Amino acid sequence: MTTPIRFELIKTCRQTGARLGILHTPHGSFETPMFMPVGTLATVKTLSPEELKEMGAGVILSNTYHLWLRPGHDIVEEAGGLHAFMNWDRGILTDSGGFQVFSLSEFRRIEEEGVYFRNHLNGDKLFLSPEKAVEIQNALGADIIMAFDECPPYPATYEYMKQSIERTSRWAERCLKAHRRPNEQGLFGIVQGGEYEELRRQSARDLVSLDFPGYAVGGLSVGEPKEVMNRVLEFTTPLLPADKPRYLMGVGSPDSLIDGAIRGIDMFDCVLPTRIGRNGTVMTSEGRVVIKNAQYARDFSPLDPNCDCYTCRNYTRAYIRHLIKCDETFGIRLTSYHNVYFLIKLMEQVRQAIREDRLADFREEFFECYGFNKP
Ligand SMILES: CC1(C)O[C@@H]2[C@@H](CO[C@@]3(CNc4nc5cc6c(=O)[nH]c(N)nc6cc5[nH]4)OC(C)(C)O[C@@H]23)O1
Repeated sequence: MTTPIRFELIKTCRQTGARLGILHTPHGSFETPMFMPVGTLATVKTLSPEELKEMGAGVILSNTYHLWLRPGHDIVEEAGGLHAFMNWDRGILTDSGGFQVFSLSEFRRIEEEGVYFRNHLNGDKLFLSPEKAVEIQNALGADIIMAFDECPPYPATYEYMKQSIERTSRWAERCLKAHRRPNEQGLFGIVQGGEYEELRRQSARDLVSLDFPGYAVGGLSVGEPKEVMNRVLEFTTPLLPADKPRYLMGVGSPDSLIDGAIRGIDMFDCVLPTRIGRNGTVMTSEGRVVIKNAQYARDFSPLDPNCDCYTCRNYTRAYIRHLIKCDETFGIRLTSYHNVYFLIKLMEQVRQAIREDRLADFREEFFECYGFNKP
C-alpha cells in the first residue's frame, strides 16, 4: 500500500528536541511544526482560499459531524469532494466527529457498536460508529482523516479512562478495516488516556501496533491546566514513532503552540484565531488587544506594529474598533485575517528557531514580549 501521507524529519533542535519536518500529502508538501486553521463547515470563517494561501496556510481542517449534518457528505462527494466543493487545492484534514458528539450533543449513550446521540440542530436521534465516521470521511475526501474515538470529559477517573481507551483502541482497528481509500487518504490514530501515564502508554502501544501513517494526541485542550497538558505531552510524544507526524488536537494559543513544538508536536489546529477574532480580540506581538476598548478610539496605529499582514498594513485600531462596534462584517474579516496570519507566522518563527537550534531562547523572548512571564 502506498501511503498518501509521509513525514520527512529534517532536523531536531539541539536546544529543545523540537522537530523541523515536511508533511507530504497528495495536495502538497508543507513544513512542520505547522498551524492548521479550522474551517468546520468547509470555510475558515470570513476568509477566502486566496487569502489563506497568501498568508501561507498549508493544511486546513473541516469536520465530519458538522458536514454530515449540513450539507450532507453525499452532496460534498457529488461535488467531487471537499477540495472541489470549497475550492481549496492544498491539504485538508477532517476530524472524525467523535469529539463533536461529546462536546456538542446532549443525551448521548456510548456502546461498543458506537454512540447514540441527538442532532444538536433539531434534536433528531443519530448514531455514529467507527465505520460510519470513516464512510463519511471517505466521501468528504480529505487528505488526512481521523479515527473515531472517545474523548472523555476532563477530569475522568482512572477506571473510566481505562475502559474508554480500550474501546477507543478497538474502534481504531475497526476504522482501519472500514477505510475504503487508504492510498489516497491517510488515517491517523488518536492517543487517549487523559493525564494517566500508564493509560497513555497503553493507548499509544495499541495504536502504534496498528501502524497508522500518523498519530494525534487527543483528550487535551479540554479544560485541563497548561501544566497538565505539558506534562502529558512530555511522556506521550516519546511513545510515538519519530518518523510519523504528531498532531495535538485543538491547540491553540501562542504559548501552547511553542510549548507543544518543544515537546515534539508537528501539527496543531484551533478555532481560537477566528473565534476570538469574531468578538474583536486580536493576538499581537505584545499580547492580546481587545479592540472594543475605548482606549483605541483615537489610536491610528496598526493592530500590531510588528505585523506586516494586509490588516496591519492598511487599517488602524480606531477604524477596526469602529467596524466591530457597528457590527460591520468587514471588521471581523480584518481581525480574523490578522489572527490566523499571526499564528501561521508564529510557526514560521518557530521553524526558523529550530533551524538555528535556539527555540528555548525564542520562547523566552516571545513570552517576555507577549507578557506570559509577567506575574
Ligand atoms: C481552545 C479553544 C479555543 O478551542 C475550542 C475551545 C474548547 O476546546 C476546543 C479545542 N480542544 C479540542 N480538544 C480536542 C480533543 C479531541 C479528541 O480527543 N478527539 C477528537 N477526535 N477530536 C478532538 C478535538 C479537540 N479539540 O474543542 C472544541 C469544543 C471544539 O472547541 C475548541 O477552546
